[in-house]
This record gives sequence, structure tokens and C-alpha cells, in this order.
Amino acid sequence: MIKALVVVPYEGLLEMMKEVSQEVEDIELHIELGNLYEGVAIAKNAENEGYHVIISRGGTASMIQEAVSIPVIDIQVSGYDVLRILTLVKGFSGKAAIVGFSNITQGAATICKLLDLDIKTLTITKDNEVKGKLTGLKKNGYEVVIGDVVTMQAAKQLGMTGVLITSGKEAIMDALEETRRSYRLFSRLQRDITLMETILDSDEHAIGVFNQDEKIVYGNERFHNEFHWLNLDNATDVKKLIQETTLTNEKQVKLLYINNKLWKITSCPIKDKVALFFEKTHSNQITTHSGQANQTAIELHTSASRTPISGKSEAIQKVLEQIDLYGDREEPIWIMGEQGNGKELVAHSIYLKRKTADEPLITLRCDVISAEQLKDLIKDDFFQKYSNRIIFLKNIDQLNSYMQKELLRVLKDESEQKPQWIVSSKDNIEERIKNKTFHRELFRLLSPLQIQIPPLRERKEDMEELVPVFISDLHPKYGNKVVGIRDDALEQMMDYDWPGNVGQLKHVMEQLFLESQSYYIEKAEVDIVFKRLKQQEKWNDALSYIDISGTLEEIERQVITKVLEDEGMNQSRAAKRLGINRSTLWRKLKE
Ligand SMILES: Nc1ncnc2c1ncn2[C@@H]1O[C@H](COP(=O)(O)OP(=O)(O)OP(=O)(O)O)[C@@H](O)[C@H]1O
Repeated sequence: MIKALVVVPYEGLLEMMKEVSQEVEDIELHIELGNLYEGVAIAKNAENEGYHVIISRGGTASMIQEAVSIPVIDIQVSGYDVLRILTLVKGFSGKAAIVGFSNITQGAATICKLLDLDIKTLTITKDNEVKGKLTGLKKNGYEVVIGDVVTMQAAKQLGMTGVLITSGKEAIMDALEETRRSYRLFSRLQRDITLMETILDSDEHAIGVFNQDEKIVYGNERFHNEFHWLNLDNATDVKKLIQETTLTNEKQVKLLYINNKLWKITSCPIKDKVALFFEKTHSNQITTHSGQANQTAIELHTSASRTPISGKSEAIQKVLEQIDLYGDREEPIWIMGEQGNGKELVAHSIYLKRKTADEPLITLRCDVISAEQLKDLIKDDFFQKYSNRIIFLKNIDQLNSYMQKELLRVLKDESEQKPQWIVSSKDNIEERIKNKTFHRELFRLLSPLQIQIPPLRERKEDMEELVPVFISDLHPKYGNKVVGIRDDALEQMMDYDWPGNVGQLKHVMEQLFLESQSYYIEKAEVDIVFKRLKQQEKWNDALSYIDISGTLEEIERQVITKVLEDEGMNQSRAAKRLGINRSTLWRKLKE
């Protein structure tokens, strides 16, 4: 049974519709009175309530059509309706005109022409145009206006005679026939759409279709599940991809990192829209490794760091030459050096030399990834999938022996093509191989080319270049209050051993920059920061003896014991340092 809502703009039609509804059996007709905006509001509700079709008339029908997505049938003004009204107005004295939406005026104009009647026809596109048209007619001596409800209302306000074109039964029967036709067509289309939607919803890709303003117009179930938390409209990389696809009108494939996840996105132009297919790999499940807040195992650098490598030492000059040389080759490169020594920076420089297209550098954080995650990646053929990419295995020495073996299996698999590898590790790797904590074969396969970066303490002259570079790097962030460092302050810095190397120097420079009181960083300021640094080191040292795998009480006990030792077993001094009184300290030791 077809469920139709009839929105009638005037009462007479309501009565007639009620009469007709008694006669039809295949359409369930619900009739409501409502003109223009009222009618639209009623129709919108009906759509939500599951009506199949809406039937209305004139301007109200046109406005409803704009507002709903189910079929809207217009009770057309029939030739009989116009003839009926023209016969009526023939008896009127005074000039007459027909004013209304095109669905009323078009037919009327033809009939007037055929019958050679002197009746003017004026077409409106919006209800608010009626008043202006009628005012003009009145000025030109017209007294009678024929039209829809909206025309009647305006005529009344202007003191003109308004004649409503009412719909006869023939027009209503025609509309019902049209309702049946539209319903059949619409249900067939709806069935096809439902089938297509079901197919798209069962696809394992997340699919989103965007218009040229980068606004989403369709998303399959997967898309909404994956991205309900993400306002994709604002993801700049996605926007860029849509713009590029629109511009080139060509299919594009990109790896994008959206909210900590790696996606392979295929972007296709479809008429004036762009469809994005988001491919999910196991790597997407790689999120935070327990204990390492906010660190992801896979990082994607679409534009790798272009920080220039500074340093005038022979060691750094050699590194630069090696980057230049190895940048043109394809074999794996192993970069060795202490923590914070620029290994990642060197890896980025090599990537920038080697990359051929706009592909991102894929960094696998071996210090963050879990065995489970690595297994997932291998199972998902991650390394084969990205075999035309450059993959940076950062801190490879952090892999446990099981994970080393898994990786080795990938490397030894002759049947598959491999990505270009860049690897970084601490420089004690030979020692690790000797004491069998690192796999010799893995090292051999990944290190045909090697770059060794000596620690900063062995190339202190580099600090003369690094310090001003870091100061100028801080200007955009904190302003240009500091412009340099006093010679004696720099010397003081050079005396230090820098266990955290350039990364630590960079961090200390930031502290000095922020704390400095003048244009030049003074030695006294360096002293203060160093004092704090040494205190910190002492604590780190102490903490390194403390095993944090135990309960809070066990850890507390270890801290108390360490402080006590530090204070020569003097309980008063230890209690003071810990901010507790002596009896509490004593009690805690006894527990
Ligand atoms: N020669 C250099 N010139 C300019 N900046 C440098 C240089 N070496 C290192 N840096 C900077 O020092 C910081 C630490 O460097 P990077 O992260 O490359 O070290 P790493 O050896 O990979 O460290 P880790 O082993 O701790 O991960 C970065 O901000 C990097 O840009």
C-alpha cells in the first residue's frame, strides 16, 4: 500500500480530497491543510515518518520539492480548472490578470491565447514576489487577479479582487495516477540503492565521497566507524589530496598519517566529486606501546626534517660526504652513534637524496614496537607492500632476540622484493654481536654501507656552529631576545661531556635561551643550568639503581635506602631531604 501525505493549500481542496480518498484503495491518503512554509514543515515531518510520496499543489508543492527527498506530486492545474475560472471571470468587470508559479500560469497562458482572451499572465518564482507584481498591476488599472492561495492573500491586502484557481476532481485523479507511477519508479530505484549501499558497507575499505568544497557527501559504514571521531573535513592532508585529484582529474594513491594511523588512500575523480578509498592494514592497529605514552611504532614523515647538518669537525664533514655518496645508492645503510647524536637527522638527509617521488619516509620505531605488533606487520606483508619505499628502522638494537629473528626471516626471504633500508643503532653494536645479544646475520645484511657519528665530546669544535644555529632556530618560537653566547660561557659548555650529545645540547640551549636576562648568554647563567643538570644526572643515576617493577612500597623503600646511603646513613639528614620526620623514616624502614 502506498502511503501518501496530501498537503492542501486551501480548505476547498481538503474536502474534495476527503471525498476522493474514500474511492481509492491502493493509496493510503493522509490529508493536512498547510500553505507554503506551513506545508513544508508538515511535509518534512512526514518524510521522517516513513511516507512514500507527498501530494500538494502550486507554490506549496514547489517548495516541498526543495525540502524533501521523497517524490512530490503536483496536483496540476488542468485545462478544465482554467476554463472553469475563465468562464467565471468573464462576468467580472475590470481588467484581469493571472499571477502564480509556473505550474499555474503556463497552462493558463496557452488557454488564454487559444480563446483569444485579453488576460495577462505573470509568473513568479518565489512567494514574496507576488506583492510587487500585484502592486504593478494595480497601478496599471488591473482589478481582478486570478491565482493560487498566495495570490489571493496579496490581492486581499491590496484591495483587489482575488479569484482562486481551484482544482477539480480530474486534476486530483491525474495526480493519484502520477503518484502510483512515481512510487513504482522510486521503489525500484530505492531497491537498487539499498543493494549498492549494502555492497559498499560490506567492503573492507572505508569509502568517503567528497564534493569539490571537500565536504563529505557519502560515507560507507566502515568510513563512519573509522572516522566518526575525526572531523575529516579539517584534515589538511586529506583536503590537499582531494584538491589535487580535482585539479589533475587523475587517480592518486597516497600514504597518509591520520590521527596516529597509517592509511593507504586511493583517490578517484568521479564527475564533480572525489571518492577516497582508505585501505586498512595491520599497521593501523599499531598504536601506543605500553609504558611509552604518545609514542607510535610507525611514524610517517611526509616532508622529512630538512634541518641542515651543522658541524665543522672532520667527523661531520666525513658524514656529509658519506650522505652524498650513499644517497645515490640503494643498499641498506647502518647509522651508528650514541643517543641524540643526529642519527635520525642523517637518515632523513639520505631519504631526501634517495626518494624519487613524493613518497613519505616510513619510520619503524624499534624501541617502541612490541613483538606482537611486529608479527602483525610481517603477517600483513607490510614490508612487501612498501617494497618500493624507504623504511627507517630506528634504534634497531632495541629489538629483542625473538624480534631480531623475525626481521631476519623477512630479510632472508629471497622471493620477495625488499624496501630500501636505513637503520640506526647505538655504536656498541659490535660488542652486542660478540656477547650474542644482537644477531650477526641481521647486522651483516643491513650494513653494507655504514655511517659512524662520533659523540659530541669527541668533536667539541662542532659546538661553535651548533650553538648559534640552535639560538637562531629558537627565534621563531620565543622571539629574538637572545642573539649569542659569551666566549667564556661557550668554553664552559665545551668542558662538559654531553652524554645526551647534540639532542641534549639543543635542550640545554632552549633552557638557557628562556632563562637568559640579556642579549648574550652569560657564563653565570650556564653555571646555574649546569648545576641543575648535574643534580638531575645524580638523580637519574640513583634512579637507575632503582627497580621500578615492584610495588609502590618496594620502590619507596629503595628510594629511602638510596637517600640514606647518599647521606652517609645519617637518618636526620635523609628524613629532612625526603620531607618526612625521623620517626616516619624509621617506621618505613622497619615495615
Ligand atoms: N649535526 C647536527 N646539526 C644540527 N642539528 C643536529 C645535528 N645533530 C643532531 N641534531 C639535532 O639534535 C636532535 C637529536 O638528533 P637525532 O634525533 O637525529 O638523534 P638520534 O641519534 O637519532 O637520537 P636517538 O638515538 O636518541 O633517537 C635533533 O633535534 C636533531 O635535529
